[in-house]
Amino acid sequence: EPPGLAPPSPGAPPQAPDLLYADGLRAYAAGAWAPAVALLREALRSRAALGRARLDCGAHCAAEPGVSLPAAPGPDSGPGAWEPLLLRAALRRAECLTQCWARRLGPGGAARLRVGSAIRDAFRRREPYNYLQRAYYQLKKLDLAAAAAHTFFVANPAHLQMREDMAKYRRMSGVRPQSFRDLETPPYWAAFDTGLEHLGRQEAGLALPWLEEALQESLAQVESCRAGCEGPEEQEREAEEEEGTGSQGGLYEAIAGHWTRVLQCRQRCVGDVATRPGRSLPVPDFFPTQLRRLHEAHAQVGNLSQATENVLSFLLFYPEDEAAKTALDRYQAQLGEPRPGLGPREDIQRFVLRSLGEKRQLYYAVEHLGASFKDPDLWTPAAFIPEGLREKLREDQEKRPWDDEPPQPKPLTHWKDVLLMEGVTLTQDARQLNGSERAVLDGLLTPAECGVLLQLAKDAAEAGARSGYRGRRSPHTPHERFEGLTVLKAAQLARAGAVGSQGAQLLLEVSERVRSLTQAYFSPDRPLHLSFTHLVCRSAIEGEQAQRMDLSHPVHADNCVLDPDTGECWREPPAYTYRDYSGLLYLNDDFQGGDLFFTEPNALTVTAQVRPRCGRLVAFSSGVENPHGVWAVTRGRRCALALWHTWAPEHREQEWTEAKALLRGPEKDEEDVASRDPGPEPPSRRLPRLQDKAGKPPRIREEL
Ligand SMILES: O=C(O)CCC(=O)C(=O)O
Ligand SMILES: [Fe+3]
Repeated sequence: EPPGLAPPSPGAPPQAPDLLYADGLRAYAAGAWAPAVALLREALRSRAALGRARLDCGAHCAAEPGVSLPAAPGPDSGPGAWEPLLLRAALRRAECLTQCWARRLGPGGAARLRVGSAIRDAFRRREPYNYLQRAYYQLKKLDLAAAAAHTFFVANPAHLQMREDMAKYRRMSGVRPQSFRDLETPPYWAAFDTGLEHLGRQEAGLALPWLEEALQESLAQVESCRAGCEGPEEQEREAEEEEGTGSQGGLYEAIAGHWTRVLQCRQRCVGDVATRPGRSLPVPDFFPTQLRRLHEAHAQVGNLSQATENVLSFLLFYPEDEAAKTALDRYQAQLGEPRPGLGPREDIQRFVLRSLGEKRQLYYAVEHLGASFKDPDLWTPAAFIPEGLREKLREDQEKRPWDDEPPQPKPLTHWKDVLLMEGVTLTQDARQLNGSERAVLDGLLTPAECGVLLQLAKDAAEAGARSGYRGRRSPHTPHERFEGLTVLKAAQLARAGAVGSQGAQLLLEVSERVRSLTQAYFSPDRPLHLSFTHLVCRSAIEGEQAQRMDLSHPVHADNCVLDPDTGECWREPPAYTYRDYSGLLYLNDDFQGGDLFFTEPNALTVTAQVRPRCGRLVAFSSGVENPHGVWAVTRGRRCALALWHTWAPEHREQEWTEAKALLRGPEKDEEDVASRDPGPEPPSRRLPRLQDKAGKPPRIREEL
């Protein structure tokens, strides 16, 4: 390890984040993984330290006596007397800030540590974590690699490469579910979600501490975002955006322009704080909503004075809200004698008054100075908005898309972790599917994994054809061909070299993935075992599709014999009575027809329908509550992994264990998965163009 690359001693003022980042990327590009990790981590640490220093110094200098405006004008009172007072105060504040920065970050702190906008965006997108995960991976620190990968993925859920990498990490033996943790998301989101989950389960008492924490922490986050608005970078950025406007004026025009930009930036903070990582839109009315939940929860557990404080705080945002006014009356009536000390929360009162003051100035600048302002709030009183703007703003707000509230609370707490870990989403629950135990989950497979399994099915079918076994007609319809492949057959074919072993291996892994999800979702307290796993493709036979009336798979239940006339289902042979849950994991959608559908037990009335696609799992209990069938496949080939799970260990699929043993072979052991696996791909080695905004290329640090 080159000597200069050791992380600086603790307590030493941090180096500029962008220099550290540039050095980190250079080390990364050279394959020097350990220095790359040290530098990238230091870059993250330095950026955080910078934010904290800005927050602390801002607060410190605002509070410093004598720095704020002296109360009374001096002897030179008269027209314009405020001018020297204002400017003197500004000078004093600037001095205080410079000194504070120097104390915290060394001489010239603020200037030395300014961060260019390209790098700021890279940090916002969590890019350092993409490099970190790969470097950790190379160092065989799989737990940290998975955490870095997860952290990046949370903010970039559409990043395909990382999706595939995540799938690889999940398969590695050194990675545990707990490894997938988010190192960046501020904890108020978790508190907020936990609070909502408790509310969803009618547990107001348990929800309260979480909701309170979420509110306080998200308010604190607003403060630290606002502190960033006074930095040099913010001005630089705003000036870039509004190039040419406003910068030509004299002293007061310049001050006004600068001040307007600070206010615009501060007002944007609420939207930033209300936006979940990886989402582009904020949760609407984030703060009023939290207050509403708080007052309702307090009222439910009988904390009437706190309910009153919170509803009064809500009313600061929406003074005319009928429901809130009614609730207030109710709380006051229940409280009995009037409580003089009872008012809105202080934190909210300060927040609202300050925001209104800023809006007033901004709208003034809009009307009279040609400034622009996109009000992020829905609650701004109409009286604050210049007449000419009101109509337009109302229209915009009606059209404005919002991030929806987080999905309804899941029935299980650890279910959320499973989802997060797998990058899987719950697309439809039982209610949306008009049933009791049904779910559609997406994202179980990456496109590449679907490709591998489709190839496996194809290779297996061709191997079958070579040995004289033509894809036979479907047992369910004369208009389709039907090929099935079990895990054991796949392993044997792989062993014989007829199909790739990667596909056979993946088949096993994926079936386990489905099993663990199904168990977590439907049967968290009782283990489920795979009882049968089958890769099935159904292909339309060309020229036999006109006016087809039949189904690809007639309506049936998976563990009983359905009698549509009576709606009864006999749980006896020849039905596979030990099947408890069914899963269908789809691999493709490039065919016609072939949707899965659920019916009433009369086998006629369709209650829900699901279009197959790569990585989509339909999971449901196997009994009479879930009669289902498949519409005719009229063109192309439809492939799916069908799996059945059982509670009965004696019906556990023996073939699965045999296939696993066959594939592992005698020579390979679990430990070297990481070295055999091709591993996550590195993020592009192309260095970001650091010099773009800074004006000159990053210098190589002399001390190296
Ligand atoms: O492939 C499908 O979508 C359903 C198949 C099915 O229900 C079965 O094999 O029991
Ligand atoms: Fe079925």
